[in-house]
Amino acid sequence: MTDGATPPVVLTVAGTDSGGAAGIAADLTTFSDLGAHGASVVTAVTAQDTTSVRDIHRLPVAMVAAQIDAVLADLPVAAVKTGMLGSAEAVALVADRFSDQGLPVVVDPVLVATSGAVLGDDQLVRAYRRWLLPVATVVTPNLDEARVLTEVDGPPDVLARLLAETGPAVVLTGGVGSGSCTDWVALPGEDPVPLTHHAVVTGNDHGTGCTFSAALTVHLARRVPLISAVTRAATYTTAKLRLSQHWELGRGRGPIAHTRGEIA
Ligand SMILES: Nc1ncnc2c1ncn2[C@@H]1O[C@H](COP(=O)(O)OP(=O)(O)O)[C@@H](O)[C@H]1O
Ligand SMILES: Cc1ncc(COP(=O)(O)OP(=O)(O)O)c(N)n1
Repeated sequence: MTDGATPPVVLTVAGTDSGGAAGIAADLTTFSDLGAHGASVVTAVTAQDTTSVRDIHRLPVAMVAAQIDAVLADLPVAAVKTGMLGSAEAVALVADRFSDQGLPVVVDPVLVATSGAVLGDDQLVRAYRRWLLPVATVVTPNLDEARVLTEVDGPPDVLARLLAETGPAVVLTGGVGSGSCTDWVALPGEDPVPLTHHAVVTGNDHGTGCTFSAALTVHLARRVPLISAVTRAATYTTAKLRLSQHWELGRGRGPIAHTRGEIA
């Protein structure tokens, strides 16, 4: 982007994390870092830190709808990502609002936090399957989320293929092995492709999935092809993990960096 040029508008529909690691905090800082203007629709407020989610307040669905409608009526949204939606009603609403906008829709199906807190129940999972996955451009589950969504306890490539059969492209994230991570990318009707990058050894990984899917959304907003967008998002996420690798913040799994540093 040249100085002074109007940035693309990227929208997140997600929850807040009072500890500043995941959710809206991760999304907006990532959008900003990558040169996009971030718009945000809050679905839920969480009382959360690096150790646990203490409480969740879900906003009324009418308020979620009002925020989406305000943004869409005024701003030229180039892509949208969803994070914690919090209820089946919110999932159905988001699917309805974005099914015919002609935008890239990135769905991070947030069901569980790093701390182990459950952020979505069975009804919500059914709503993802029924309403949101069919209208998503890309869905970015980790292995646990993919198992819940497919109800299959298989290897990541098999789950990525199964999910892609429901309509969207799939990026199944985060198989951390010895020294490397493998994300599986699957397109409907095609063989899944593994994308491998270096792993950062750190306990500071709270907000990693949100950061990755936010970066992916910015690249898709700029119409970068999927595989290249995934690779760039993983490179960005890895650089942020490296930046916070040795931080000492909180008593649990610390935040991935949302500060600016030397990014490779
Ligand atoms: N320790 C790590 N080092 C480098 N990359 C990582 C590490 N952990 C996760 N990633 C990458 O971060 C992105 C998000 O993955 P993941 O951690 O699975 O998300 P989630 O937080 O939803 O579980 C993926 O590209 C994944 O490969
Ligand atoms: C409000 C809120 N949204 C999402 C998450 C989950 O964050 P994510 O980055 O997908 O996963 P973790 O890195 O936290 O596992 C959250 N905790 N809170």
